[in-house]
Amino acid sequence: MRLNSHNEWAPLKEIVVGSAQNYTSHDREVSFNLFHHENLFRSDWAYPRLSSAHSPVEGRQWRVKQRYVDELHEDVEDLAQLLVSLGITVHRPIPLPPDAATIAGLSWQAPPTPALNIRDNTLVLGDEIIETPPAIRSRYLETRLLTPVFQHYYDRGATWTTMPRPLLTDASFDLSYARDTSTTLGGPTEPIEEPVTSPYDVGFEMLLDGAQCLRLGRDLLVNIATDNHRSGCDWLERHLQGRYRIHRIDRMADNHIDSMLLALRPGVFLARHAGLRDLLPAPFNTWKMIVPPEPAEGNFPVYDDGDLLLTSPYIDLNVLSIAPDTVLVNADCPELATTLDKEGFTAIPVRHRHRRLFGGGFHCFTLDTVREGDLEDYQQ
Ligand SMILES: NC(=[NH2+])NCCC[C@H](N)C(=O)O
Repeated sequence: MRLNSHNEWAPLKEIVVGSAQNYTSHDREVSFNLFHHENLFRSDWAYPRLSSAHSPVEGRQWRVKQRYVDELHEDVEDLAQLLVSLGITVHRPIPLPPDAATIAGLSWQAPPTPALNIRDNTLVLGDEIIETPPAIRSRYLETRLLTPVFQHYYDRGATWTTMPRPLLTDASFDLSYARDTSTTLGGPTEPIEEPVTSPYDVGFEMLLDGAQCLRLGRDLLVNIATDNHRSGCDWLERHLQGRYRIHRIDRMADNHIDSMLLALRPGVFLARHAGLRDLLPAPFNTWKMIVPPEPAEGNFPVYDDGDLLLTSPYIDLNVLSIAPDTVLVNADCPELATTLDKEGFTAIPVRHRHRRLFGGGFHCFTLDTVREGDLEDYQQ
């Protein structure tokens, strides 16, 4: 079918499910540490204690235990199978081979990450694929693993756009959010490294992830926490002029908003807390907000100090809607399923054990490419 996805809830026909294959380590350098700063350094949320004697670091590489790598892979493959069994066409990225060569920019080198959290670096708007500029060096070529999928839709008439590619030197990043302790949700934090100068410095660059945008038909809510995001959003606004209305949301999150706020159908959000309403523009600030109970500690595997946690305990809010009344929910988060059931949704429980270790839930590691319906205006 042709690429056609305008929102987060319409009946799902086709989707891309990310690949976890060979996601064996995290590359602990400045772009990674900065992106995940809130989670890594808010020490009352995060393992490992950074002073841990058990740190599994070899050079910059932070190895993930093989058992978790295998279990993640199993859960992602099961999700893909489940979607197929529901009659949905599932596309997959090229799996990262075990011996993938190091990638490089003009001032850096990094081991590549598999195309797992594919929501992050691509934005699908109607019949257009927009590859957004990667903010983490090891993820620089991640969307290339999606080339066959994008080519498939391009061949069927989709527009395929790539936002300007950043240089990603140390000086590319606006550090103000990470350094502003009032924005780090109150926990104790650690400083991030000083930028090292490079001949390729061009100042702050445009960086904006697809997962910072919530698609509500003609309206897009875009989370802005830094100057990098602001200029990425300027590009998007100019590119989409006359087609979409962009609403900038000031610091709802450090970057991605899909464990903060998701739209389940027109008029209904799933929200981390009711206070998010104050950040929303009219008329979306009058939509109903379903706020699930606080996540229970027992919902998560018990990790060691050596296991790096990349998400908050709110990650299970990151559900995937397959229809306006049907939502895939983490099987380990029964209170969320109960909340949704009570609100009249069908919550399908799906296993995903290590969502805190690999930075994403069901919404993050999928990219819906075909949903029913046309571009609608929910302001009318
Ligand atoms: N698209 C994504 N990768 N979203 C994940 C967001 C996770 C969020 N930073 C949290 O810690 O809860």
